[in-house]
Amino acid sequence: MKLSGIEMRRIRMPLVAPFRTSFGTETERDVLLLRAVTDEAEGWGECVAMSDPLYSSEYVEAAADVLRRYLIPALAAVEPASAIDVAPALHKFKGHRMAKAALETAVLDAELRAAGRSFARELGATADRVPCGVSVGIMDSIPQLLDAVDGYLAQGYVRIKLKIEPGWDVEPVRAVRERFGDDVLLQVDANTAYTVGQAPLLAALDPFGLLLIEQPLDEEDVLGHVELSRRVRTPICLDESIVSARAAADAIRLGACSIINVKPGRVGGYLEARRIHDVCVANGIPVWCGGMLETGLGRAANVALAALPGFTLPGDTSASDRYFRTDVTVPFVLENGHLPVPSGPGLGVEPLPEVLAEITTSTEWVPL
Ligand SMILES: CC(=O)N[C@@H](Cc1ccc2ccccc2c1)C(=O)O
Ligand SMILES: [Mg+2]
Repeated sequence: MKLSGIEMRRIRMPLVAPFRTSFGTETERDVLLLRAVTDEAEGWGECVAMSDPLYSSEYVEAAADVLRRYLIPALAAVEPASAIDVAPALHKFKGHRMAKAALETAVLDAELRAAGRSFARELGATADRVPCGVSVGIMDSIPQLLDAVDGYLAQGYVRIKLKIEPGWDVEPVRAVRERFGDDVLLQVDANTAYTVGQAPLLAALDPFGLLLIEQPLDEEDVLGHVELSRRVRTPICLDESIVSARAAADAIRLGACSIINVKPGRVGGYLEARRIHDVCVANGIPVWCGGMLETGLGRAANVALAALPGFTLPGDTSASDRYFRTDVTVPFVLENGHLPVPSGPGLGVEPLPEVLAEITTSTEWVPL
């Protein structure tokens, strides 16, 4: 397969409602899409970086710059015959895992479309549909939160995740339990908002039978999570801390977490995400597929990943309309709480030309 260049395209997609977390409030996505053009097929990759470096150090303008200045030119040097050649070619550049993930995904999509193989088959999926959870933001009031949760349960979501922060944690969890009962699968995500000194605040969540508490402490405070797991009964799940299979193995070995949220963009791509899955399965650690408010392109790949056998907990692989009124692909629609795994070549989906044209804010061709 000969790669002739990468089109970098920025699209703007308004969110159906503001999405508030402990690190800020989002009202729209400014997404960087990559289109890999080869002599055999084209492939798409979606960079999950936010507009600002609030979830991690990456942000979309930096991703575009590092791709243009370093990552795409590095591929010119190696003439990647396959997606497995991409990460080694980019290894010398530190970090920028979301940018690297988008590039590897675009090359992998082109390679798989040319071969007529799906992401699901390539990654080792064993299911043709996946159960879906939903991530619910911090709200202005408890009644507003309960209305949102009511709506998502009515749509069929099989698991509810509540964003929390100090001052919005026990009360919303108690309210959801009181209104919807003990059988609803319920978990929380702090996005690093607590300190290990606030362990009592988090231990106050123990009576509510949560599946997990996600990333309560700073992403670099791995030993803090070890200490926290001794003071809180609810299982600890890591997200921002797990940037590679090595980080996953270390966190498991140290006892910093008993569940891991796998996000391909955070770890440098779907091939590394599969390695994390394999490490976790080998250690008896359940994984689930996290979300970064992806368009249907990233969503398609995430659903394929979520169909691997170690993904035993519902992920944040929500339907398109959780975030967007109009998705850039044919929308993913929840069916009995599940999303179907795309079975076509590569991602199995592609941008709808008229939607893509309407939401594009810039395009840039970077030849190899
Ligand atoms: C679904 C979910 O909760 N995702 C992230 C947080 C998050 C929140 C808001 C975002 C806005 C733009 C891009 C990525 C974002 C990621 C998480 O699990 O921690
Ligand atoms: Mg998270």
